[in-house]
Amino acid sequence: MSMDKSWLEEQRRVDFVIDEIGKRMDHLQQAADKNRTDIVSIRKNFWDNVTVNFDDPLEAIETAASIKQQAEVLSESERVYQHNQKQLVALEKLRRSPYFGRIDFLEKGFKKAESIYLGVASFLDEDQLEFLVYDWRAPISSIYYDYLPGPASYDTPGGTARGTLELKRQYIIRDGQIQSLFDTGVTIGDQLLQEVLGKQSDAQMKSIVATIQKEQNQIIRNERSELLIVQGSAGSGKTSAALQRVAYLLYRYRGKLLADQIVLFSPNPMFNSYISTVLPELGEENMQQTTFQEYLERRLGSAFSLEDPFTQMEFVLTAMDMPGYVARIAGIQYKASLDFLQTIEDYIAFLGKEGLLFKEILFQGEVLISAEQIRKQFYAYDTNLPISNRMALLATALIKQLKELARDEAEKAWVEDEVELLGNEAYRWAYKELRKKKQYDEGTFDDFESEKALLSERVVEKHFKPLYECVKSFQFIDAIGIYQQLFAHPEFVSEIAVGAKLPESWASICKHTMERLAQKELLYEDATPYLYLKERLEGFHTKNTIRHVFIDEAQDYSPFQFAFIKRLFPRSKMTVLGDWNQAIFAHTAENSGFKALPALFGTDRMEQILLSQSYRSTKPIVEFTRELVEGGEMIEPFQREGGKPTLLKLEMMDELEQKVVERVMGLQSSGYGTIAVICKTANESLEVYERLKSNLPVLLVDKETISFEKGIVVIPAYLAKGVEFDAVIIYNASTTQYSRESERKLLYTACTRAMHELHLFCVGQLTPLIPIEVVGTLLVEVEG
Ligand SMILES: Nc1ncnc2c1ncn2[C@@H]1O[C@H](COP(=O)(O)OP(=O)(O)OP(=O)(O)O)[C@@H](O)[C@H]1O
Repeated sequence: MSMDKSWLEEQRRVDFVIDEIGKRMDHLQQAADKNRTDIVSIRKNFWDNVTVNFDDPLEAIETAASIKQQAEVLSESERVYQHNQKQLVALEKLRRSPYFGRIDFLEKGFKKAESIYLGVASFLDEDQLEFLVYDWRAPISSIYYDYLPGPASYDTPGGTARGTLELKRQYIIRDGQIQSLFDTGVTIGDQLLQEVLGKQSDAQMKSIVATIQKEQNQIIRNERSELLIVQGSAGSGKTSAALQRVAYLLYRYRGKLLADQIVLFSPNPMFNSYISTVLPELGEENMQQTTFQEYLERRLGSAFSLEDPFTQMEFVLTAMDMPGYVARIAGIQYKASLDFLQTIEDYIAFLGKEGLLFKEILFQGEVLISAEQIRKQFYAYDTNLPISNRMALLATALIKQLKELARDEAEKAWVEDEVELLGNEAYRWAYKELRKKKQYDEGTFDDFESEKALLSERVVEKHFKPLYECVKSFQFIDAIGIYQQLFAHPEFVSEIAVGAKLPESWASICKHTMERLAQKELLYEDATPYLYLKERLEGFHTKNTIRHVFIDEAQDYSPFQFAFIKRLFPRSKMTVLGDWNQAIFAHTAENSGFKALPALFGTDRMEQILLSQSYRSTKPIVEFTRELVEGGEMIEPFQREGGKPTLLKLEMMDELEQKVVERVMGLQSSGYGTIAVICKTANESLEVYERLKSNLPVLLVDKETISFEKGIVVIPAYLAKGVEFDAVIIYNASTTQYSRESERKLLYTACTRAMHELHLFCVGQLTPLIPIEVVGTLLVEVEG
């Protein structure tokens, strides 16, 4: 658009708003300066304003009250200061780019349309009467996302407001200057989106508030659903929608919902770093971010060597020829299922009557309370009570019993020896304690005996403390033994649970599981079932303060894991986002938890939203990648042009390295900042990295990588989940690498990471997962 009249008018308004923001900032800065001086002064003179007197109890109480009051004054000043600082940061952002959109909305019954300017935060004029900028999350702002010019409406607390959208304008404003300005007509697509998507990727994900699409807006502003399921193709903006939804919820429920009452489960730690700047960029605090594995590790501690999902993935991809492979795959799939969950529930019902295993409580190598005693005590409780309630009663009884045993222990010689070795300080303490208890009769012979008795008690308490802790944390339950018992004899499950659904290979699953548990290895597929069983026995450690749970890459979770998560967050709404075309884990091959969600959670207050438009990649890339998966014809590319993906077939492995180096260099000279060489496995990635590193400044990404960096990376496909690159090179798309049906989704996930360019290399025969007719969508390069 040329520098026409409306552009100049718009720039004038931008200047005016920036000016107002500047004034407000000056004001706030002055207040902040004064505030800071006050804080320094309160801190310096803290004790001057406090009357300190501990002479008698009454004075001491007054002193405490005076200290408290002074501390409150200080903390209030600090709170105001921090609030001002936050506002200053937000205003500084607004000053650089005060808004990105404008809608002129003529509400029914009104004569004149109102111009609404949308930005990342609201900004009112000096009199606090007129909104110079509306927060993008304000109710009226939704018109911007939901409508093209024409009839429009939005929900207000008082009902629906209807009218006509007369103008929809989008801006790019940098450092106070309008760089671009587009009017969205009924027929013109989203030009701003075109511009944004054409840019290069970054090491950090960006917010999309200026260009949120209608169907994404439905996800972001959804308030009704207890369970919101989003199935979206690769690059359709699921993660983006999830993050803007967090920002929306924090705005909508300001004062009621805090960022740490929201949890986002993400696929790996690197992804956490990739998305960590989006919310701060929107002026909000980050929610809690974790991976399911991190949660398992925290809860399971160090009793086992706990396998992570990526090691499991490596096994699935590389160990086909190893003995036990088939049994393990069958085990992975069964242990992911709701049938196995039912088997565990049946087992728990059985354990309510018999079969629980306990560990004896030992002290200094001797049995204080035997496992048999504990077992008897447990089964003496009313069998109608749930196991976890009986366990709680048992723990209380055991503590009581230990206290009694501690009294006997205090009489023993080792205690006397230890007491004698105690220093003066311990005796002074005992003296004071006895005085407090008024048991001290100065000068009598018994006083020394009383001191010794008290010190003996203290010595024993110190040694018994770990025992109390063990009991309180239910370590007297032999949880692993109980889990093992389930697999010890293949016929056991059928005996305790008539009609239990077991897979054909159950016997080999049992054998394999027993072998691994005997080596103190807890495989990834066993971790959740084991923890579930343990929690059901001890009482679930539920997270009651969490109000919203987001699960990204939800296709990677098994039905069993979802059942677990449901129990873990009983008071939380759930937003679950995934793409079953990217379900690459063996447990999700036939049994993705994502698809089982409605059955698991019930369909009341559940909503499902489908995102079919793919924004990440250019049209030619999407046209190729969607051919790789079933139902791919539903995936719509965004109209962004680019070169066709290429395929270079080579005869010899030796040539591959050289060709990849040349391609990467070419991509670099085209100005691409993030280039990924995607391999199938971690081993292949390591080998490729070793080969490339002398010619290129490459970084290797493995499961330990915690931050996403710009540059050239070598990465296994499953770790590239959720992230994106300007250009992607598939290192070797040959039959040897990708031939099994189960590898289809892996290849699809890898290819869909590309924003602007995708290049496939292949030594020998091309993978059959790319059918011959699909090769036609590629630019096949001829070597040399
Ligand atoms: N409305 C939008 N405006 C601007 N960019 C968008 C929009 N929606 C998505 N994008 C961009 O498209 C890319 C893909 O988005 P995102 O990572 O959220 O998709 P996803 O569905 O989670 O992808 P995947 O499942 O493949 O990991 C990102 O670069 C994101 O910024």
